[in-house]
Amino acid sequence: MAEDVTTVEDHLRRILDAVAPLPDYPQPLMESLGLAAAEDVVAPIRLPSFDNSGMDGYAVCQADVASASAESPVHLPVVGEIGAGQARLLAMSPGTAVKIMTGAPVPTGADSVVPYEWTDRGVAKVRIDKAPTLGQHVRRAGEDVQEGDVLIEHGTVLGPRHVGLLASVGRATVRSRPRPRVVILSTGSELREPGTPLGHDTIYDGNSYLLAAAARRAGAIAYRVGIVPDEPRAFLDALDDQLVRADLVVTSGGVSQGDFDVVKEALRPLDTMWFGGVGMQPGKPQGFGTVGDDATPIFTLPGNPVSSYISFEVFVLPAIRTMMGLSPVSRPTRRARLTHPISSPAGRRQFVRGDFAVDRGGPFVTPVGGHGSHLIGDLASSNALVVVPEDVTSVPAGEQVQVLWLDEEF
Ligand SMILES: Nc1nc2c(c(=O)[nH]1)N[C@H]1C(S)=C(S)[C@@H](COP(=O)(O)OP(=O)(O)OC[C@H]3O[C@@H](n4cnc5c(N)ncnc54)[C@H](O)[C@@H]3O)O[C@H]1N2
Ligand code: MOO
Repeated sequence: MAEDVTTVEDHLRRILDAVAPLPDYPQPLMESLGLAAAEDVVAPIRLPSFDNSGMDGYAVCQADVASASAESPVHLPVVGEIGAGQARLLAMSPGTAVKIMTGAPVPTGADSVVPYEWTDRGVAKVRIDKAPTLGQHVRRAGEDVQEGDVLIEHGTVLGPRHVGLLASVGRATVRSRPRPRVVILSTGSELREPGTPLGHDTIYDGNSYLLAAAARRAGAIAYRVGIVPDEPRAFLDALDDQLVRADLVVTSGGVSQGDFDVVKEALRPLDTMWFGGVGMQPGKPQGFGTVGDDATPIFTLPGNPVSSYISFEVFVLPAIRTMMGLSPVSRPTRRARLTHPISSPAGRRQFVRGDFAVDRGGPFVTPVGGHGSHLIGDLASSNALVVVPEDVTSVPAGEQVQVLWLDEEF
């Protein structure tokens, strides 16, 4: 049977048609960091919530001290003391002063605060050497946030400052889409767990770590199942065990033309699965579909490490971001000047490993290593992928190219 070959765009469309944002629910604030808000957050209270002092000093009526100077100080009786969180004294009369600490409510009757530094710090009575302007060092109720203000718009990705603001207005939770739970399985009887001995024909399972780390970096919760041997029954059992905790499954290996291509063999009978070639390099052999009672999306990525990583970037990352309600779903491309020429196969979009940087001439990118999809060392030395379109077979040095800058937050 001839292999179904498709374009990167069509394959991505197939994927995005099959994944939907996860339902939102109220999340505890610390869980919401990095998630998209799924509500317009309206301030339930104003901030500051009451007039309060911006300095440790004395609350006064400004008219009483307006003439104060070092040469001609003003003396006032001190009639009380207000600490932050312990305001028993609520009002004062003109002609008096009240000791007040930073953050404590300014009593009715006072309109300004004299910092300690402008006084003799007196206890029963205070000498004031300098006058505040009217309202000075009083932080007005509502001057920062008014009740009813829209503080955070639907879709905003919540960062530390948003979390701080939500807590400050008394919100303990915020509606947001949860992190998708991504289960990662790597297949291959040649694979061994890092930290265990290697035989003459075995290799370490780098991919499940690579993909789990990429999934976590994308914002997902990654469950790295690790190694499954090249036996369809063992693979299907492992998959079945994992579906209960999966919003998305990613496998690596076993999808090309080999005699032991376990993933393809096990899943091809399902009419919810597609297997075929995608016009890209690395990453040609691909599979995607849904499995289990909940129609859980599954990506069956090729086993070569660079192929699986680039497939993650191009296909899995947009699915995770869709589920999280983040946009854009795909990493934005940047333009950069190519420092060395590159060649590329006709009819396949090539992703060339590169080093992206910016100098006075603007952004530039230098190809790193060879084209081989087993070159994990070169992959780790690069921070970008140069995207060479399907119809381009060579790009000279100095040309502007499209680049995926892999370390960029977006
Ligand atoms: N006759 C053909 N052979 C191959 C074709 C083809 O079109 N015709 N395509 C090649 C391309 S392109 C790729 S990519 C690979 C994809 O193969 P599989 O997805 O079936 O992956 P495997 O055969 O299981 O492994 C490929 C390669 O990667 C190593 N590997 C696998 N898993 C891991 C892991 N978890 N950590 C590290 N390395 C891993 C594995 O040992 C193999 O060297 O097929 C080509 N062949
Ligand atoms: O497509 Mo394979 O992923 O070139 O090495």
